[in-house]
Amino acid sequence: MSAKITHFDIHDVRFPTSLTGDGSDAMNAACDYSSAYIALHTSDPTLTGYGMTFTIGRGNDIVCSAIAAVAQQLVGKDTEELFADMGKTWSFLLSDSQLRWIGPEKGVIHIASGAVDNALWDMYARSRKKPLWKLVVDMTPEELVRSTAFRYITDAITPEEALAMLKEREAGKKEREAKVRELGYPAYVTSAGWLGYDDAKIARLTKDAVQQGFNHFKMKVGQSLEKDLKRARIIRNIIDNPEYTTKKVDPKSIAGKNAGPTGSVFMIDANQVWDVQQAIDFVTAMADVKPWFIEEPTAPDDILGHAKIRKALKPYGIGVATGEHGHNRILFKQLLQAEAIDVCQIDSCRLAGVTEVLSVLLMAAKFGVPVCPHAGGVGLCEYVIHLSLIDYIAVSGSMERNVLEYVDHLHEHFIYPCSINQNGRYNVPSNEAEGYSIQFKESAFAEFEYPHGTYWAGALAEQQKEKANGTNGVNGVHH
Ligand SMILES: C[C@H](O)[C@@H](O)[C@@H](O)[C@H](O)C(=O)O
Ligand SMILES: [Mg+2]
Repeated sequence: MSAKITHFDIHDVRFPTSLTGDGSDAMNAACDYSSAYIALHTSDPTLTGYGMTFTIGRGNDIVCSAIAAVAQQLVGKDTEELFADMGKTWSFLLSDSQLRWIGPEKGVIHIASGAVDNALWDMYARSRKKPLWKLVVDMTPEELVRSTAFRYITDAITPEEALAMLKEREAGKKEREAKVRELGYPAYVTSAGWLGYDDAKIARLTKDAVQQGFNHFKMKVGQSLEKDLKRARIIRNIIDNPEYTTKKVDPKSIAGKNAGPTGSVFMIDANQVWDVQQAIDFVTAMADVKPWFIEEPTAPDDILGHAKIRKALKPYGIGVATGEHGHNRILFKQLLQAEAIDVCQIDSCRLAGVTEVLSVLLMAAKFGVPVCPHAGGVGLCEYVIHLSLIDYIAVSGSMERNVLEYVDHLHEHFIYPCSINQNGRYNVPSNEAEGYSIQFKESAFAEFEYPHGTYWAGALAEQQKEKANGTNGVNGVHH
């Protein structure tokens, strides 16, 4: 019997990562990794859907209000009717004209729609007792196409073309699923190279990451060329040293062409700090540390700017990656059409959920650009392994050119945390881990819900005391 959506709970959960510099970059010096989170309940007490979107602190409450506005539309709806056509469900969610006006399809309202769409997908997968990735790869090509948002992208890919592409991939799905279960999905590590870490910490974490089996390493840049070069050399000296490095990257891969003597690959990320020419000059000056790509060199909406940077860096063998602030499928369409990127970095909850992610996966596969999802945040690693598995098994059919971002933060707060195998690759979420892996443990709310969780209640009381004593700002509470 089908259930009806009855009500929802929303949680504003913030982790004080700014205190340790976790997640810091040239644009975002002090971020508190945060989750605007929803639990969608149904008339069936055993069926709930969980979803979230990511922010970096203040403003999480605003996103939570927007999530409530979007989710309200689902109350009273029949779950099986929603699941039967997830593309149509997505259009319905995004079509309230008054809410649409405050986008359209961008900013707070869009990421809120992402949290709600993801919660529905989570519920759908749970209702079928499958992990999300398995639900989607087991779909027929027709079902997958029906689950995708095609509005505004049919000049780049039509549903008919998508269907033909997916049908071509059908035959190899079983084999690819078995292969990735055995090997794991390729990963890269960012959390050794946050900008706020000192050189000694960067060196220590890079050595640890090498030991864990990683062979792709990303470092934050964009503050000072001198400091960035110094750090890049610290990292390169470790990852290029055969004493530390045992794992080799496939030399046939795109990244492999930029690999150092031990086969390790190095990437840099500027988080949008430069103008176009500045980006070209800065990255050219870093050419001898051989980055595979520069990520977010400039404003995320500047499609032609990215294309210009890409053209200028090509002779140096350096590519361009972007997407974590890619606010909708139309922006990705244009980045692909303008040949502006080498690597497509979708974000699981800046795009409006799985439905819109499928649109970008299909376009990227058609344009032959590898998808390496963004995961620097809380919950993002939990989400994106599902998306990369869908990409590999059902859509692009390839994982040889891909690496999925990994950051080693806050996984302990999830009921089904992601994990990395001894070869530095993501494990495939098991069949017991139903849904989209984003459900928090109750303890996360008890401690980190803002502002009444035990951590924040204590920190805010402390801040009040300091204010009264005239000693402000020592405890790192930015709220
Ligand atoms: C503020 C965040 O940690 C970002 O620095 C992070 O998402 C980053 O851009 C990344 O690529 O992981
Ligand atoms: Mg980034």
